[in-house]
Amino acid sequence: MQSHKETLLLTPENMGQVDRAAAASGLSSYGLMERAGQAVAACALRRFPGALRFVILCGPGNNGGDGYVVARALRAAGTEIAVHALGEPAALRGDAATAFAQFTGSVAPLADYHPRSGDVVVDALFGAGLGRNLAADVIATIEAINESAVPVLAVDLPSGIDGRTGAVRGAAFQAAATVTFMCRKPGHLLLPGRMMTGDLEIFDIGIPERILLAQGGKIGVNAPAAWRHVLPVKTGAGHKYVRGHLAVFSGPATATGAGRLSAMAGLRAGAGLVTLLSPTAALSANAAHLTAVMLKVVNGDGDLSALLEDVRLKTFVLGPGFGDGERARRYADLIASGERRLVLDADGITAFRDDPQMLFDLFAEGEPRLVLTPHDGEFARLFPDLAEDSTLSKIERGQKAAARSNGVVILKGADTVIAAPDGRALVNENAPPWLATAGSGDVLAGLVGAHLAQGMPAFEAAASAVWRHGEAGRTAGEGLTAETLIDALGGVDHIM
Ligand SMILES: NC(=O)C1=CN([C@@H]2O[C@H](COP(=O)(O)OP(=O)(O)OC[C@H]3O[C@@H](n4cnc5c(N)ncnc54)[C@H](O)[C@@H]3O)[C@@H](O)[C@H]2O)[C@@H](O)CC1
Ligand SMILES: Nc1ncnc2c1ncn2[C@@H]1O[C@H](COP(=O)(O)OP(=O)(O)O)[C@@H](O)[C@H]1O
Ligand SMILES: [K+]
Repeated sequence: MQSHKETLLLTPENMGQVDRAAAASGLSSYGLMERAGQAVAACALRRFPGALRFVILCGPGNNGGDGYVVARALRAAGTEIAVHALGEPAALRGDAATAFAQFTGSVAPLADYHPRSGDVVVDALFGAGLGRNLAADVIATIEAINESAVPVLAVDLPSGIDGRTGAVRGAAFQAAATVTFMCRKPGHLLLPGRMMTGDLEIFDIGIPERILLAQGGKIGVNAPAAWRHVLPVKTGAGHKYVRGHLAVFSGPATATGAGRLSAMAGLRAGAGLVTLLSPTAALSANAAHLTAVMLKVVNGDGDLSALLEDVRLKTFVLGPGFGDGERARRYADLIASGERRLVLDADGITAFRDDPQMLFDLFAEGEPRLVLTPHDGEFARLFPDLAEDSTLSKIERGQKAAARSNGVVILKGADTVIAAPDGRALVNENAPPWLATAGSGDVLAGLVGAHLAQGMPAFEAAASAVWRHGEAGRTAGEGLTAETLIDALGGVDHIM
């Protein structure tokens, strides 16, 4: 799926396979380590020209090996350095042992390091190989450095961050910057790892892209390259039905705002027609606020069934402000028949909390036609076992949920994951923090609906909607409301 190393994400396991494939193709693995260490040293000199001393902390594996290369390079550059090691350097093996042998300077134990003003720490304790929680003495050292004002430059990943999940294994460095190699790892994007990484630099140490792409799985960063090829083509010949008809269910008279936000976002995002399906009691409230969005009365199953006789009506958003769980289940059931597609959000998700399998059975057949947009709380209602399993990364949670539901899952948050039943998953990175505002999720649901209505496949529709939501959030700026977010949607089209 990912065709560029810039957007590819490699897990530590993938990275191990890359290593072996690179070695099998004749590349010198020590050569890779040498380039990695030299790149980190160059970064240290460039970023910290005022450092009085570079303190390189070296671990027991190849991340430590990179550290010895950094130490040698920084000393050769004429800076003052100190090296502290975790474990006995004599126990190093392979390339790390070679790097240590080339270093020839003195090495003190890790516990002897006490941060002092003017130091810059180069963190080469653990990278991709961190496999369990850190020991108490290492945690104490990391915490002492974090509490000091000494900046940290991390090699590959801030030590303590799990590269697969982004979780903190006991403690982790708060890095000012991190230099990683070839491509990013899930731990750089998933929270809390993203917050600990600082500025991320990706350095090409010379592993051919074909090896990365061959070993890379199905996960990547959400960027236009992943879905641009299926964006609706804007042609002068198009008419409104070509651009699709989106139907959004309104809530009851006391909760009409959410549905309207979805509907207006849908229209702004390019659906040719948008109809709000409203109970009679909510009609006047809705009518007072809508112009271009059409209104239709749907009071119950009979009205909806009659409406579904129009075969052009293929795409629905159900859930924002909807309230009535029993009714939501029946409407989802009616919509599921035929080739229709459904964005199920908010109350629509909660409606199935007692029997999620009932929902999954409705959409079990064929290409994914269901898009679920849960935040963490809603996710736990449909997938309690996955939500509780702390060994899973957010990516893996999304992948398993998508496979189980035969739907596309948008697991929301600052690090939104979009996952498909076939295992593809993207991590979003463009959402500004001020996107977390009332109604922002309703706007997203409408956006997904609009992209579906225009004929995009469900996964690409979802991923492009999440990206566009983030870009619009940036454009609207701090202090945005759901309304200004909708206004900003049109302004990001040209960069998609
Ligand atoms: N993949 C590649 O192609 C390259 C990798 N390089 C470096 O190699 C690193 C990966 O090296 P390794 O696989 O040796 O892994 P690490 O150096 O991250 O750590 C592995 C070692 O730590 C031990 N360990 C794991 N968790 C521990 C814990 N909580 N407490 C104590 N010990 C623990 C392991 O048993 C193992 O000995 C990368 O992060 C990167 O820095 C670079 O040399 C460049 C090339
Ligand atoms: N810290 C954050 N940074 C960026 N985006 C966020 C953050 N927290 C939430 N979001 C995004 O804001 C939106 C909130 O949606 P949701 O939780 O459904 O709220 P609401 O129901 O109020 O609309 C989602 O798209 C989510 O991914
Ligand atoms: K590290």
